[in-house]
Amino acid sequence: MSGHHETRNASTRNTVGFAEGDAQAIAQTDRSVDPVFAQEQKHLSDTYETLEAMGRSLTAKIRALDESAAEDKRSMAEELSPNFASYADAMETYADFATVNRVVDGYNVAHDLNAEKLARIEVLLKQPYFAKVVLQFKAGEEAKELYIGNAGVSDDAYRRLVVDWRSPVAEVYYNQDMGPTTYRANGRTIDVDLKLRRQFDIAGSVLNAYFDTNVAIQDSLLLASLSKERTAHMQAITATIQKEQNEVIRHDDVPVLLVSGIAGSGKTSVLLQRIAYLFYQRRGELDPSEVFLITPNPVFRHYIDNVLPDLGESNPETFTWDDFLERLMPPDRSHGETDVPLSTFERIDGLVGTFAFEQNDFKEIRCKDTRLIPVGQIAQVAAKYKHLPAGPHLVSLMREALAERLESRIAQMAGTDAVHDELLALDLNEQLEIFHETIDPQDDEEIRSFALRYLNNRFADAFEAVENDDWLRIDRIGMRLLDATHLEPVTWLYVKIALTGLGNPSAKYVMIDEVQDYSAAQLAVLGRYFRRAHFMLLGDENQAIKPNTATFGEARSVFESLHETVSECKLMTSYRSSPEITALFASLLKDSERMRISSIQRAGEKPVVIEGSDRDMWVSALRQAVEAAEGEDGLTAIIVPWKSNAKHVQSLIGDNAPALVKKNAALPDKGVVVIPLELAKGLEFDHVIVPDASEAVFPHDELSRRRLYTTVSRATKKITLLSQGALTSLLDERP
Ligand SMILES: Nc1ncnc2c1ncn2[C@@H]1O[C@H](COP(=O)(O)OP(=O)(O)OP(=O)(O)O)[C@@H](O)[C@H]1O
Repeated sequence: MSGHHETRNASTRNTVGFAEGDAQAIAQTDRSVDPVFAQEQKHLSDTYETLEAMGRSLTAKIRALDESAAEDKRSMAEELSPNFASYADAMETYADFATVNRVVDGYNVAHDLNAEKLARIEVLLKQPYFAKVVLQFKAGEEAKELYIGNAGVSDDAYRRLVVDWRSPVAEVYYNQDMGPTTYRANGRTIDVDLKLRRQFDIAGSVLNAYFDTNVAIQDSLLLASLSKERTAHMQAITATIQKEQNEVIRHDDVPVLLVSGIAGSGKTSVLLQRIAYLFYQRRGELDPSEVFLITPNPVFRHYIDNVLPDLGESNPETFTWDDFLERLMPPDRSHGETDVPLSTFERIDGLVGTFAFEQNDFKEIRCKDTRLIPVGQIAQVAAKYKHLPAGPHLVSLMREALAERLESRIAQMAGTDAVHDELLALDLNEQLEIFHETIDPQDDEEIRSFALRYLNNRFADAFEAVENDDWLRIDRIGMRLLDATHLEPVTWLYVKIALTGLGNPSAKYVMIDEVQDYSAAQLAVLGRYFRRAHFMLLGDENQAIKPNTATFGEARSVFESLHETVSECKLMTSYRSSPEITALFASLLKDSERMRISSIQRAGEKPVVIEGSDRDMWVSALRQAVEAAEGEDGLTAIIVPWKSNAKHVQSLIGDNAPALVKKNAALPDKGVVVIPLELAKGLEFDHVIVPDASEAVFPHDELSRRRLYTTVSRATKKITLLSQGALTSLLDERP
C-alpha cells in the first residue's frame, strides 16, 4: 500500500457518477517500499502500546482505589460510635458522618475520573484514530501533527496523543480545505495553514491503508467506507463526515434547527453525531436524561442503538409518538386521529383563561377500594380559588391543596385501630417489602409512625394521581370548552397542557427524526410539552408517507410561533443508494429537485422491472425474485405498502415465505424479510423488492408518489420492481 495522492483520481460528483479511487486496489499495492506507510504503522503501534499501558495502569489504579475506599469505609464505620444522647453528642455524631461522606465522595470523584478516562481508552483501542492533520499556526514555526480519533486522550505528560473529533481544531479535517483555512474555538476564528490531511483505515493496531487528500471533493476513506458490507445496525460516520453534514453537526446552538435532506443523505447519522457533539461540548452540564430522541418506530430504535455507545456516549431517551401518548394519557385513550386544525388549539388557548370549573369536571381520587378525596372536596378547593382564572397557576394551587388534604386524610387514617390491626397482621415478607426491615413497634407513637409509612406506601398511586392532575376530567372539560362531542388524543393533550402546564421543562434538546410524518398538531403538542428545549427537526418532505402531515413550511411556522427563529440546513447528496437507484427515486421528484441530487456511491446494478401481463405471471415472477434473493448475501426486504398486505404477499410466495418484521423486533443481518413501509422507513436494505408497483397500488397522486419514493430509496445496491399489470405511471420518467 502506498500513500495515495488524489490529484491522480480527482473527479466530480454528478447524478450517477462517483469519485474514483478504489481503496481496495490501493490497499493491495506494495507497502514495504513506502516509507510513509512504515512511519505511520510505527506511530500507530507506539500509540496503541501507550494506550494499552495507560489502560492497564488505570485499571490497577481503579482497583487499588476501590480497595482502599472499602478499607477506609470499614475502619471509619468501626470507629464511628453514633451517640444522640445529648444535643452536643448528636452534633458530634453528625460531624463524624459528614467526614465519612466527604472521604467517600472524594473516592467517588477519583473513581469517576479514572473510569471516564478508561472508557475513552477502550473506545480508542478499537481504532486509535482515523485521520491526521498537519497544521502550521504561524509562519516559521514548526508545523503541528494532530491525530484525530473517536475520543481524545493525553498521555501522563499531558501530551495530546489523540484529539477528539469534536474538539474545535478537528474542524479543519472536516472542512476539507487544504492550505490556509480557519476554525472556530471559544467564539474566536483561528487562522491556520493545513499542510496535510491524511486519512487512515485502521483496525486496532493494524494500519490497512492511508490516503492523503489534497483535493477537497475527494474522500477516499468515504468511498472505502461506503463499499463495506451493510450491517444490521447503523454505524457511526465519524471518520467520513462530509462538509455539508459537518455544518449541521457543529451548528451553533439555535432554538430550532430544521434539516431537510434527500433520502440517504445522512440525516439520521448526522443527528446521532450531533448528539455526541453536544454531549462533548457541554460535558458536565448536559445529562443524557435531558436529551430526547423521537423516532418513527421501535425497529428503527434497534437499528440506531449502537451508534452513540460506540462513540463512548449514552443513548438519550428514545421514544415514538405512540409511547409519548401512552405515557401521558389514560390507557384506553391514546388512539385516534393526529391531524387536528391548529385553529382548534388557538381556540383552546383563548378559552382556557375565561373558563370556570364545574363540579362535574372533577374525578375523585381513589386507590384500590378506598375513596381518598371525594369530588365534593375537590370542588371545595376549587371554590377557594374561584377568583383566579383557570390555567396552570390555578391548577398548581389546587394540586398543592389536594396533596395536603391527602396527607392529612392519610395521617388521620394512620391513627385508626383498623389500620393498626392491618399493620400488625403483615407477614414478614410484606414487612420487608414495605419497610425493608421487620418491625416490632413498642408503643403507640411507633405504631402510628409505621402505620403512616404503611399507608403512604399503599396509597402511593393516589399521590401520583394528584401530581398528574388525574382529578381533572380532561375529556369533559375539553368537550365543554370546544363544544365538541369527542376529543382526539392530540386535542386532549393540548387541553391538558394549556390547563395544567403539563410538560417537561427540564428537557434541553429534543430531536425529531422523520419530521415529515407528523401533523402540525402533533408538532405543536411536542413544542409546547418540551417548552424550554432546543429542537432539531430532520426530514424529507418527499418521504411523507401519511396523509395530512405538515409541510416544512407549516412545521416552520408552528415552531416560529413557539420559539421565534428556525434555522435551516439542506443535505443533497445520497450516500446510501447506488447511482442507478438514486436516479430511479430522483425520477419521482420535480425537475427542480431532481437536478440537485447526487449519489456518491459506485455504479451498481440496473433496477430490475418485471411487469406481469397476468396474475399468474406476476405471482411466478414474485416467487422467482424471492427465491433468488434467498441465495444472495446481505438483507433483502419485500416492502409492502401496508401491514394488511403482508399476509397476502406471504401467501402468494407460498410455504417458505419470509417472515414479517414485527413492530418491536430488530432486523436480522441477512436473509429476506417482509416489512410494511411504515416500519421500513429510516432503514436500509441491500436489496428491496417492491411486490406490486402497479397503478392500482401506486396511483398517480402525491401521497403514492412519496410512498414509492420512500420505498425505492431504502435500497442500497439492488432494486426489483414487480407489477401486476402495467407499472405505475409515476415511474414513466424513470431513466
Ligand atoms: N458521511 C458519511 N460517511 C459514510 N457513510 C455515510 C455518510 N453519510 C451517510 N452515510 C451512510 O448513508 C446511509 C444513509 O444514512 P442515513 O440513514 O443517516 O440517511 P437519512 O438521510 O436519514 O436517510 P432517509 O431519510 O432516507 O431514511 C447510511 O448507511 C449511512 O451510514
